[in-house]
Amino acid sequence: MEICLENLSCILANGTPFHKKAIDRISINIPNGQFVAIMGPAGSGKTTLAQAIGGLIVPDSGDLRIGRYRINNKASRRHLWKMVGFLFQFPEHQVFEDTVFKHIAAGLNRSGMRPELMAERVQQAMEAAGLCYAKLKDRSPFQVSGGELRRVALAAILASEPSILILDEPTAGLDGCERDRILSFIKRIHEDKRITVLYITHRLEEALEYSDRILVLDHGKLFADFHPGEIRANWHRLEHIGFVKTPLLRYLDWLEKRFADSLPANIYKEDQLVSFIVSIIRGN
Ligand SMILES: Nc1ncnc2c1ncn2[C@@H]1O[C@H](COP(=O)(O)OP(=O)(O)OP(=O)(O)O)[C@@H](O)[C@H]1O
Repeated sequence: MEICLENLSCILANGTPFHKKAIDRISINIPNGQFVAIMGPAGSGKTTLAQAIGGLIVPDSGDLRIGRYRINNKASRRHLWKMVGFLFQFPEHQVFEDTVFKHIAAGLNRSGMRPELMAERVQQAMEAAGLCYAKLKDRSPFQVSGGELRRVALAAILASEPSILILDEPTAGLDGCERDRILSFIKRIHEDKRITVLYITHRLEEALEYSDRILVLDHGKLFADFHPGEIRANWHRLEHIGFVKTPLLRYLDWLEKRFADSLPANIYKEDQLVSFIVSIIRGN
């Protein structure tokens, strides 16, 4: 589903001494099915932008359209809540049901779905998130590992079949293996269902690996908007706001010094680098 922002601004704690213009006249158009990484320094407005798009806060000015709905009041935001799945930074803080099944089915239950259909939908969502239905459905959400609990939270969102998935640092605090696993599930779901994914992350390597587009915010403004393949061309600007090179980007710098003429400018993934090295070895 397409997301369109025009001069969108959000002021937090408006009317209090703590007011803050967290989003400052941002205009972007995100076509249906894009996987967008949202990056930027701490406090740059990433969560606020995601919450505005997810209908959790009301923008103060500008226009926000999701699909054919203009999201400017409570009634239109109700449509939004059905279309958007929002996974918060520590989703385990929002688990209140006593079994994994009940937690994942909670949203479906509220929508009045028939129990047989609901069980099928919960099973599908658990499998999509890499969870064994038979083994885990009757467990307490607090008797599964931290990584599994994140996947339970992801399954609960997938069960409602959203058209837009917003993920606010869903892998924070997880080890490398579990992070990769969750991101691979998200990528597969994105590809299978062609849903639009907005993925907030501080990890440049994840943004480069999984996204089709990187948006960078700074002080509430849109600072950069580029394809991951343009990361090296954008580097000077990004460095100014505290971006640090990944080991792969550092290695590409080293290669560039030696193979300046033949190193393609848009390499940004390990598999592309491997192909380049193989071509050098073969003398192509
Ligand atoms: N309830 C609030 N009232 C006033 N200011 C707020 C409130 N919540 C956040 N802010 C401020 O708004 C700005 C944007 O916050 P936001 O959480 O959107 O940033 P972020 O980029 O997601 O940060 P982080 O990477 O640290 O999660 C920050 O300066 C923050 O201090």
